[in-house]
Amino acid sequence: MPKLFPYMHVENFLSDELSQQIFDYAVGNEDKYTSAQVGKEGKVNEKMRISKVWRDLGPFDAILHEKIHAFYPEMLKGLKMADFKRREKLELEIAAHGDGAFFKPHIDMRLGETGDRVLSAVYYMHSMPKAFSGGQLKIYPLEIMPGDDEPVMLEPTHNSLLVFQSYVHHEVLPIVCPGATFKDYRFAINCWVHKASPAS
Ligand SMILES: O=C(O)CCC(=O)C(=O)O
Ligand SMILES: [Fe+2]
Repeated sequence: MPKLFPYMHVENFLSDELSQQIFDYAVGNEDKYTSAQVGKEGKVNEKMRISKVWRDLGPFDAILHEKIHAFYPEMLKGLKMADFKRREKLELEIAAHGDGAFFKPHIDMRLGETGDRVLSAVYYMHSMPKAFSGGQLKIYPLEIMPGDDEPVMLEPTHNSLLVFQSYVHHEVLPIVCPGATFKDYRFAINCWVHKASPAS
């Protein structure tokens, strides 16, 4: 566990049945995904990020809200955070990474763009046996002082949930699965927890 950036990686986050249903939903709608965009202008930038994304969780939207809401106390404890005023609604996105896909080092909150994100919870799914290699999530230390911290590399194991604070520097390492069909891609559901806006 890095000293500066606590993270939490929980295996078997959902029941086997539910994880299979969500996986089938993500795999069965290949035609709905579009190329992921990055930055203020929301442009595709293949130097920065290659993946396919879809923002409609359908019947699983409410279920994921319930599961993540129920998990808050444990999440805050794991991240050593005090509670904060949250927006009820999560920002949800399914991302599918095929052969050669990646997301270069970045943070998930930038002022004026995605600055209201506080927590990044990523729920991973893949076919069994796993058909890709690579695709680890690498968390970088801030390195204000040399030797402060070490990067960590996390495997996106099926039915696991990774949680970290959205200001933490992280990267999706390139996925390798030449010739793979969509069902064998690396799937993740990004669940961003936003802080409540001052008016609410
Ligand atoms: O898929 C992952 O492991 C993380 C994805 C990510 O960093 C993002 O979409 O901002
Ligand atoms: Fe990210």
